[in-house]
Amino acid sequence: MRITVIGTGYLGVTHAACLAELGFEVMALDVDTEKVAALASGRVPFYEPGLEELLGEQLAAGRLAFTTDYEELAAWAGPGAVHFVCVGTPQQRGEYAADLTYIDSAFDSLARAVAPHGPCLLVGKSTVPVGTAGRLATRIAELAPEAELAWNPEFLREGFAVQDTLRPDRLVIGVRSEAAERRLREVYARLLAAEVPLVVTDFSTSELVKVSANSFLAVKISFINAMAEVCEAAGADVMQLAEALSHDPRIGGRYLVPGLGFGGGCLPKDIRAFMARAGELGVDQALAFLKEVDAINMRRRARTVDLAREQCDGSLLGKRVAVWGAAFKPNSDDIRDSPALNVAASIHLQGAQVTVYDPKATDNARKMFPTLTYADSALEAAHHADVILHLTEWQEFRDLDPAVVAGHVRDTRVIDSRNALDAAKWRAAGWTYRALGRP
Ligand SMILES: NC(=O)c1ccc[n+]([C@@H]2O[C@H](COP(=O)([O-])OP(=O)(O)OC[C@H]3O[C@@H](n4cnc5c(N)ncnc54)[C@H](O)[C@@H]3O)[C@@H](O)[C@H]2O)c1
Ligand SMILES: O=c1ccn([C@@H]2O[C@H](COP(=O)(O)OP(=O)(O)O[C@H]3O[C@H](CO)[C@@H](O)[C@H](O)[C@H]3O)[C@@H](O)[C@H]2O)c(=O)[nH]1
Repeated sequence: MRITVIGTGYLGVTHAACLAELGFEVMALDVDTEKVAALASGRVPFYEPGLEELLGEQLAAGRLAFTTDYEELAAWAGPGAVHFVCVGTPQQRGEYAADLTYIDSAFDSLARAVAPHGPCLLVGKSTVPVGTAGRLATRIAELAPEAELAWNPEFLREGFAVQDTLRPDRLVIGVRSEAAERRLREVYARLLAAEVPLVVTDFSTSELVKVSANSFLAVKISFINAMAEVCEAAGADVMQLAEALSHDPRIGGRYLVPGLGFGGGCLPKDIRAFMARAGELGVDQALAFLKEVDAINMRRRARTVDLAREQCDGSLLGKRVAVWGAAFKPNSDDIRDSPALNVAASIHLQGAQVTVYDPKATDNARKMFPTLTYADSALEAAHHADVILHLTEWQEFRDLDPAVVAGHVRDTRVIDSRNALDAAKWRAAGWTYRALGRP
């Protein structure tokens, strides 16, 4: 069986390389010619641990190829192929709803290209509003009557993309026929043999599983950040509170780390698109709580800016601020809706000179926020700083010796918005250590 993957972003490249690793012949396509050229030469144009090595192995084994041409891809794949669509579904500019232009265009191009090549299975992996698959199935039936659609949402986390793809918590497939289910069982045979749970359902449920999973994760993070707000007001310690909660197996400790909150290309836009879709379905009240989840999350960014101002004696004007971290989370260079850069930009707007350092995301950050200053190391960013903001919890920052850092700054003040530095160690080295939700 030949497999193709449409869209070679964070999700698509990982999916293509992992399917090749599972033994399939795979061809991946993107409309971005530079991205395709980089991938074909063995370079992943973003940072994802282990992915470039896997890509190199699969290219060398001859199991993986890249193209920008839908006709070439469809002819190569032939009848009986499985085509996965992994293109972006970002938030619409100025709206909560998802922008479906890329997914509509990708399915249109794919359906037209596969139509002359006999029966095949088209599989959506992108995160979409409930109802999208049903709408696309009608369109595909017009353009490529022998092609069938299935939906197979993806749950990988950036930073763990390869391991999450090869050893997922579960597989979810939305299908309309036993033939489509059988085909996807063949694709995932090795994972199923390893007892990965499989949920076989309809289109709508499969679409909803994805957005409800991300909503639940967002709820957990905002819950603990709401507790952090209360802890700040009451003089309590949210880290100890979270630890105590985590011992209750009904609650658990994962996604309960308080701090600057969630960002990235998924959680923020997915809960907003979910609210927009619920509105269209006439059940906006059911998801009204997600608005509060979003608001709690955004208040953590504002609180960090306020704390920085407080630490700078009430005004950021003319102050030198070191920002450690630009990616939305460690082990990634993704800066989509990055809380760290959001805070850095706000502080810059209040008149501070902001110097940002991130181990992997500096190039991306520089393109998006060219007016900020960028450093090549954490210590260079800290040079003559009035305050250091720790905004993305890379291991590199935890490993720094606060006594050494103290030799570079103007004032020994640090704000640990990720609650990830060793507070006792920094205080022992003479620093004024402040964190969100802790005394
Ligand atoms: N990033 C993740 O960790 C992750 C995890 C699970 C699900 N998802 C979902 O997967 C989808 C893709 O996310 P991503 O992070 O990989 O996005 P991305 O922006 O990194 O990649 C999307 C790719 O699609 C390409 N593309 C756009 N239109 C196209 C077309 N018509 N034909 C071919 N290629 C086209 C773009 O050039 C880009 O390379 C989204 O719906 C997202 O919500 C992402
Ligand atoms: O306790 C926590 C856990 C996470 N975060 C933040 O939450 C965001 C999201 O983190 P994570 O879930 O690890 O990253 P993503 O790669 O965005 O993955 C999420 O979004 C993907 C795209 O939909 C899904 O596939 C994944 O299952 C889902 O975890 C990041 O900004 C983290 O800093 C916290 O603030 N506290």
